[in-house]
Amino acid sequence: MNAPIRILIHGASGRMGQALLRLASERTDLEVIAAVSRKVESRVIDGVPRFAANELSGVPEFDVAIDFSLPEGFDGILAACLSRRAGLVSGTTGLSAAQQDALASAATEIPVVWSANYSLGVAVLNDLVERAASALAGWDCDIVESHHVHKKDAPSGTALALGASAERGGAQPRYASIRAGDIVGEHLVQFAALGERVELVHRATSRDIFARGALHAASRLTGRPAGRYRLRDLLD
Ligand SMILES: NC(=O)C1=CN([C@@H]2O[C@H](COP(=O)(O)OP(=O)(O)OC[C@H]3O[C@@H](n4cnc5c(N)ncnc54)[C@H](OP(=O)(O)O)[C@@H]3O)[C@@H](O)[C@H]2O)C=CC1
Ligand SMILES: O=C(O)C1=N[C@H](C(=O)O)C[C@H](O)C1
Repeated sequence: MNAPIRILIHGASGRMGQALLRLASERTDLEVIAAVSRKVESRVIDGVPRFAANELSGVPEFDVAIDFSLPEGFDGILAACLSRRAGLVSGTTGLSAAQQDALASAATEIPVVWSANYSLGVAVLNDLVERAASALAGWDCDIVESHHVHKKDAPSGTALALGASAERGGAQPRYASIRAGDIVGEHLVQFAALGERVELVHRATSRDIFARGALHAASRLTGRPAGRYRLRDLLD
C-alpha cells in the first residue's frame, strides 16, 4: 500500500476548514499533518497538530496544501508551498490580480489548482451557461448570488467564474449579491428577452460538496509536474 498523501489544511478553523478536517479523517489515502489558522488555541485537536499562520516555516514536510482561508492569508501559504516544493489546491476567493499573477508564476515551479467552486454541479453549470449564452445572443444576462451573512467578498468567486463563462458565450453579464442568514451558496444565471426567460440555478446545501471536491483535487494533484491545472483536469 502507498504511504498516505501528506496534507496541510490552511484555514482549518473556518467553516470550510472544519468540513475538510472531518472528511479527510474518513480517508486512509490522506493524512493531515498540519492544520493552520490565523490564530491557535490548542496545539493538537483530534490528533492533528495545529499551527498559527506565522509559524508556517516550522510545519512538518507536506505533499500538498489545501487553502480555504482569506486573501490576507494567501501569500503566506503560496510562499510555504514554493519553499517546500509542495502542491497547492486553493479555493480562497476575493484574490487580487497581483495574487492571481503570483499563483500563475508559482505554477512554473509547483503544481497548483485554484477554483472558485469545487462542486461538480457548478463545473457542469459553467458549461451550460456558456452554451446558453451563445445560443441566446442579445438576451439580457444577470447573475444573482446568495450567501451567508459572514461572507466577505462580493460578487462571489463563483458568480465571477459564471460571468466569464457567459462572456465566452458572447453575453455581457450583470451581477447582484444577497447576504442573508446561513445560505451555503446559491447561483442563479438568468437570460431574459421579451416574453420569455431562461434560468439556470445551482443550490449548495452542504459545504461537504466543496470539501470533497478539494480533497479529490489534492489526491489527483500530488505527484504531477509543475503547472496550473484546471479542476476539470483533475476530475474523473
Ligand atoms: N472554492 C470553493 O469551492 C469555496 C470557496 N470558499 C472560500 O473559502 C474561503 C474560506 O471560507 P470560510 O471557511 O467560509 O471562511 P471562515 O471565515 O469560516 O474561515 C477562514 C479561515 O481562514 C483563516 N484565516 C483568516 N485570516 C488568515 C490569515 N491571515 N492567515 C491564515 N489563515 C487565515 C481563519 O483563521 P482564524 O479562525 O484563526 O481567524 C479561518 O480558519 C473564502 O474565501 C470563501 O469564499 C468557501 C466555500 C467553497
Ligand atoms: O464563501 C462561501 O461560502 C463560498 N464561496 C465561494 C464563492 O465565492 O463562490 C463558493 C461557494 O459559493 C461558497
